[in-house]
Amino acid sequence: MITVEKLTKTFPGKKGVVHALDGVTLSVPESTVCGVVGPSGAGKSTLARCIALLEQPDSGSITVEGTDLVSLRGRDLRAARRRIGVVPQGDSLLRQRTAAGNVALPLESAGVSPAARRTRVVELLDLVGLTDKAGSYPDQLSGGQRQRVAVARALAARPSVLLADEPTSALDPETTGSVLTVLDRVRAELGVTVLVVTHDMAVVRRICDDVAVLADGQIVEHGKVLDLLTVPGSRITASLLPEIDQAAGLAGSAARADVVAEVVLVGFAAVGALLPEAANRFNVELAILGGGLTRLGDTPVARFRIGLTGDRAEAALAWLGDHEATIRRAPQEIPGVAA
Ligand SMILES: Nc1ncnc2c1ncn2[C@@H]1O[C@H](COP(=O)(O)OP(=O)(O)OP(=O)(O)O)[C@@H](O)[C@H]1O
Repeated sequence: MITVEKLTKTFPGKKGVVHALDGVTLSVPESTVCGVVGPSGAGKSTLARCIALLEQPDSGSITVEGTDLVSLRGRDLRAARRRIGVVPQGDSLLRQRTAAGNVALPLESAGVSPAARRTRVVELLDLVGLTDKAGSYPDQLSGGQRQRVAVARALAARPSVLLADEPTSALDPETTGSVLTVLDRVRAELGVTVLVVTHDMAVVRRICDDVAVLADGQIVEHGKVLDLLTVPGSRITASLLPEIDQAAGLAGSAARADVVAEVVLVGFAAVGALLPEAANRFNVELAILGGGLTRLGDTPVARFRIGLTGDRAEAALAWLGDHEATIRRAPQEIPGVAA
């Protein structure tokens, strides 16, 4: 569990003081993955660096597994650092060392015996699916493989918390998938609490239980990803759900429909059965005018624009709203566009 309370951090800037973190409060439950997203300069890396004890905050507290990190000094600080694994931004492996050699590095620094080191390195390379690359040098590995080695290295000292700063930037979607699979295993199999800083909503879609949106050093949105889907005005929902072409279906079937609305459905039951059931119950014609299906983690999620035609169209929409569908009325006309 990571708990951050009222964290502030300033830097001197050319135009005055930069408030990189301006009262950030956030908690990440044990064995979950939390994504930190937000525009460039929002303070994401500074937050990760403060939690990793690489940066000293100006004020506020950071608690990991019940220990307040901000007040630690000397040996206690070094011990606490070991309980926090860090996957830094960019290429961070030593070029002159093999994959196994890079993973072994923190174990050597901690004085672990050669035999115990070898056993641990084998375990870690197996965890990240790179047993066959133990003797390869970073230049002989793909970008995704290098990132997986960096994850294995970060886990060497069995940390309870892992911080990953942009672990998939500059990777193609397929390679991104292999890195995300590894991070998901780290949470599921080792029970590690993961905080991942990212620009990439695919990371949030694939592995995050929670997400926090930072802007100008403040958390402007935070919660479970699936819960935020139903929050009106959520900043991130639009980028997680299937797109709807705003002009699609406004002519033709939509123009004929008695009611046009956007529905968000979460979970197997909702996605599969709810719309046909509403149509049957209220004897209305239901047309899908746009949108589609996706997955957030293991959960199917849909966003559709629907058109309902029939005397009881309004009642059918109200029934959907009462049965786990989040409803937003769609305009039936866009100003300036003839129906
Ligand atoms: N060491 C530093 N010295 C001076 N200013 C800094 C320092 N580190 C960060 N900043 C400033 O603090 C603010 C937050 O930076 P930070 O790198 O945390 O943002 P970010 O959200 O991670 O951005 P990006 O997505 O571009 O990496 C920015 O205005 C940045 O210029």
